[in-house]
Amino acid sequence: MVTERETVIEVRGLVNRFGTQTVHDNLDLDVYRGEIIGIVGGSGTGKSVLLRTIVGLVRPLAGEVRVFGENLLSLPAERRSRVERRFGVLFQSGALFSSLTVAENVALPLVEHAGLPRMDAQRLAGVKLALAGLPVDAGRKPPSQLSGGMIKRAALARALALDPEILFLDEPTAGLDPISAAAFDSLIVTLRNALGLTVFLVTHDLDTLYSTCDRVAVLSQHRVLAAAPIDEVARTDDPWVQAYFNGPRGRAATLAAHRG
Ligand SMILES: Nc1ncnc2c1ncn2[C@@H]1O[C@H](COP(=O)(O)OP(=O)(O)OP(=O)(O)O)[C@@H](O)[C@H]1O
Repeated sequence: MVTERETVIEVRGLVNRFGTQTVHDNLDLDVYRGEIIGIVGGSGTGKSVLLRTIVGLVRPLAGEVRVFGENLLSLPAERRSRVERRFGVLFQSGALFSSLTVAENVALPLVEHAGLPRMDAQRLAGVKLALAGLPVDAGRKPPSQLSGGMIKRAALARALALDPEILFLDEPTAGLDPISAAAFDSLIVTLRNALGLTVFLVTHDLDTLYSTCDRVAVLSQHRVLAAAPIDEVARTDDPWVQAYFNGPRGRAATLAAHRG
């Protein structure tokens, strides 16, 4: 039996330019409900710009982006905000407010977007922090007192605050030691399996790709060169893909994945 895959993100003919620099040129991509898709490509190929365009932070020069069938940039504010509540974003820096405690950071979207009373939002924030694997006392601290790995988890808790259907992660394991990175990877898979999330994951981390992703999309020459399961993508006849997947690090990650 062939089951239809539901497309939750549809990118068609995307063009992004900054001054004379072309970042995307006629880029197409589909993301399916429930999958973890890894976005890879050399530095500066436009992975973060693609993420930011999909979530409506960058207005493209041309092309169309639909999330849950809706073009965010053409929606009136109230309808746009309803769609925005259906996804959560973890930015590269974590982007937590330093003047708030970790729990207050997580509670903020619950107060501002879901309209919860502050006490209820704080209580729910504790649940989200636990879901992201943080101890109870972490919620009472300011972000400056957390380790890099804990900041990522706190930012993840905030991205999960409104029970999103899609989770956008921009290099979530960058700067983490290998053990913390592996723990974060397995948390993402557990959350996807438990909550049925769709995960759009920008990463350079080969171990993350092998251990979490159902499909990998390679950005090269301003578009998506290939989007397929990792073993298939690794066979693509392209110099960057070959250097990345079949260089020493790529081979080590493949071996580790096939051993595990
Ligand atoms: N707001 C902006 N104004 C001008 N140029 C920008 C802007 N945002 C991104 N760029 C440029 O667009 C290109 C793509 O940036 P992007 O951050 O998407 O790359 P990336 O693939 O995520 O890179 P990395 O892997 O190094 O994080 C870069 O050359 C960057 O300098």
